[in-house]
Amino acid sequence: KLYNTKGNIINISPQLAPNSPHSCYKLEVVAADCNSELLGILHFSTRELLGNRKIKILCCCRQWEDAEIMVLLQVMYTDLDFISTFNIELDVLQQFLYEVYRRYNNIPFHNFKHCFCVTQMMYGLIWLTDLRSEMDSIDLLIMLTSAVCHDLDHTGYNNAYQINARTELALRYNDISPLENHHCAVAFEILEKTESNIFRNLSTEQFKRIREGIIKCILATDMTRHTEILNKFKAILPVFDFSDKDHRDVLMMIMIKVSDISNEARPMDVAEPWLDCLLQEFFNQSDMEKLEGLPVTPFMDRDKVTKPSSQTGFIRFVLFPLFTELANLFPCLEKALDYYTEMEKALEREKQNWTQSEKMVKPSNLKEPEAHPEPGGMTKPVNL
Ligand SMILES: Nc1nc2c(ncn2[C@@H]2O[C@@H]3COP(=O)(O)O[C@H]3[C@H]2O)c(=O)[nH]1
Ligand SMILES: [Zn+2]
Repeated sequence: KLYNTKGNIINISPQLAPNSPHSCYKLEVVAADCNSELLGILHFSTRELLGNRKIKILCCCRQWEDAEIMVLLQVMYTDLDFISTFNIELDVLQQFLYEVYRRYNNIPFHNFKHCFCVTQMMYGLIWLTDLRSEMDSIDLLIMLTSAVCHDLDHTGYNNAYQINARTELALRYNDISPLENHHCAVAFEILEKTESNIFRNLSTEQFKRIREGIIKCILATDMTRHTEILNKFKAILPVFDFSDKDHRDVLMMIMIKVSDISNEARPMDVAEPWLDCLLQEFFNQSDMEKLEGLPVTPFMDRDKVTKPSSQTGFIRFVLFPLFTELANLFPCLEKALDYYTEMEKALEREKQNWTQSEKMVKPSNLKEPEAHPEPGGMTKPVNL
């Protein structure tokens, strides 16, 4: 149930059918109580409301209260039939989501709203690719729950920092994906408690399979494994077989990776504030690295990175190739791919404009910013 700011209940019936790469689902408002306040909260446009009354929830979750986000996450579990299929009690699901919410930190980027965005993208992709006809409910439950839990208790400092600063996490996990191991361990800590264990009515065998799947998915979000996982996917693509567990496992890893880095697939007015948050977190880290005399992560250095330099390389070398491969498996994603292609062209134009204006204002002895996150945190010159 959703409430408007006056405390009135708004009945919303979920409707499936994502219809673009950046709208995950539509909701139909069935209550008469749609006043302008509600429109404000939900970001509805009046035209959409007065039209066929099918409302597209925009991907911007910044206006949403955390409690509303928890309701939306709950709707996703209901909508994918997990509640009935796995006999999940609503209060347990709510408790689970609340614990998840509590274990995300109040940091610029890797916070609860990021968790929601990634989960929303996963949910949207599941419908968009009609994955329900190819994979069983357990796999889908693994994918959605992994998205929900994938950055639990992120501190805002990446693995390179953890390792260089010899943090407790790096020590505990011997420098092997310290953060992702931690996110996953926190997830299972939450699931250890009966009152928040959404899998408590499953058999031991089912739980085992889910645990294995979630661990695989969350560990796959470590970007130092990007090339390894992408190459695995490319290798099996020509013979991809949904009945082969190994193939499904790789696809699940690709799906969570795509969801994790898909902010740029959202409308510009949504994507850009997210980039600001990411850069803020990056800059905080590099400031700390400088302060502590640790190696400074180049793509996080406020003296080297600009918004365009950060995004052009990331989209071209990381996001685009990943999405292209996924679209090879799901031709229905081609439309979305066109969207990225257009974005690439726009970026190229933007970069040219930017370089020209830089030339006009920049003294010639200043070097071009060259840093951007590469898989594994390496940097590569942007060659446009
Ligand atoms: N430059 C850039 N990096 C991103 C973007 N989205 C995600 N990333 C990076 O990809 C990483 C995925 O894993 P993390 O969440 O640990 O940290 C994320 C960022 O470092 C983006 O839009 N731009
Ligand atoms: Zn993430």
